[in-house]
Amino acid sequence: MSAAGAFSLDQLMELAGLACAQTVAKVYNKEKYPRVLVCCGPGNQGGDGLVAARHLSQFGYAPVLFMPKPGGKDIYKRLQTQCANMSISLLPNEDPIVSLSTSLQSTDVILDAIFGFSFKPPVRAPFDAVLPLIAQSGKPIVSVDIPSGWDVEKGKISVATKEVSSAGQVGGDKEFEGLDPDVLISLTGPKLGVKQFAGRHFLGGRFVSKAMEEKFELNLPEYPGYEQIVELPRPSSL
Ligand SMILES: NC(=O)C1=CN([C@@H]2O[C@H](COP(=O)(O)OP(=O)(O)OC[C@H]3O[C@@H](n4cnc5c(N)ncnc54)[C@H](O)[C@@H]3O)[C@@H](O)[C@H]2O)[C@H](O)CC1
Repeated sequence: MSAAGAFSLDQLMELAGLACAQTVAKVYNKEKYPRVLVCCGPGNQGGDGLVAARHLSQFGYAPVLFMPKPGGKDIYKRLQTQCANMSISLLPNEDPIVSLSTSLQSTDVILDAIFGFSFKPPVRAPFDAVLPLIAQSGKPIVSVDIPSGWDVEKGKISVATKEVSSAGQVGGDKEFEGLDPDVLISLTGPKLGVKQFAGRHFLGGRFVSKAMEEKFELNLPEYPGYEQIVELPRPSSL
């Protein structure tokens, strides 16, 4: 049994996505940063992004979804339908890189829900152009669980991607070391690969019971009051 115990995937994802939305709201207020581009990968992390988009919309933000390779699982499809029913905008996928480059210009903050702990290089298309385009946008980035393109255990690694112009024209090969987010929201517990992450770091996924925490020796910090997130100290102050 995992540290998350007997919760269903739907429940875990709901709590994870809520924690992601709360992290965005904690750091980037909706008056100054209303437009959140929620970039979703094809796995469960993409599902976290869909849940986060729904909560951000309820919080009064204007989320826009970017899903260049929507996941095939039933849960993913249900979450997509919920977002569509709430009229959350979705970028067109005919030419995802051009859509992304256009949207980035009018985005205030990016929620990176592309790859989580199951990411394995090499980066496949279209993400080999998506990741560098997001990185070079200069917009604030909040990453979920592990910055996209990082290895869950080794952290920053060099991966092969593509050159992309700001207009979305894809060129030759380029080495890339993953996204460099301003904020990270780790789920359940921080992964080995983010030990030295130097930005603002939050923990979310308040679904671990005391018994599970002790069994897996997780030593998690106390969540304040009724919040779904808790900010962690930066590595230099440890
Ligand atoms: N208990 C928890 O901590 C919870 C975490 N959650 C989130 O789920 C992810 C892990 O989900 P998983 O489905 O295992 O994997 P990913 O989302 O990381 O992505 C898998 C997906 O991506 C494709 N892929 C992998 N590598 C590449 C690549 N190099 N190029 C292109 N595509 C790639 C792969 O084919 C799959 O389709 C975790 O990090 C948390 O964010 C849950 O929400 C529940 C609770």
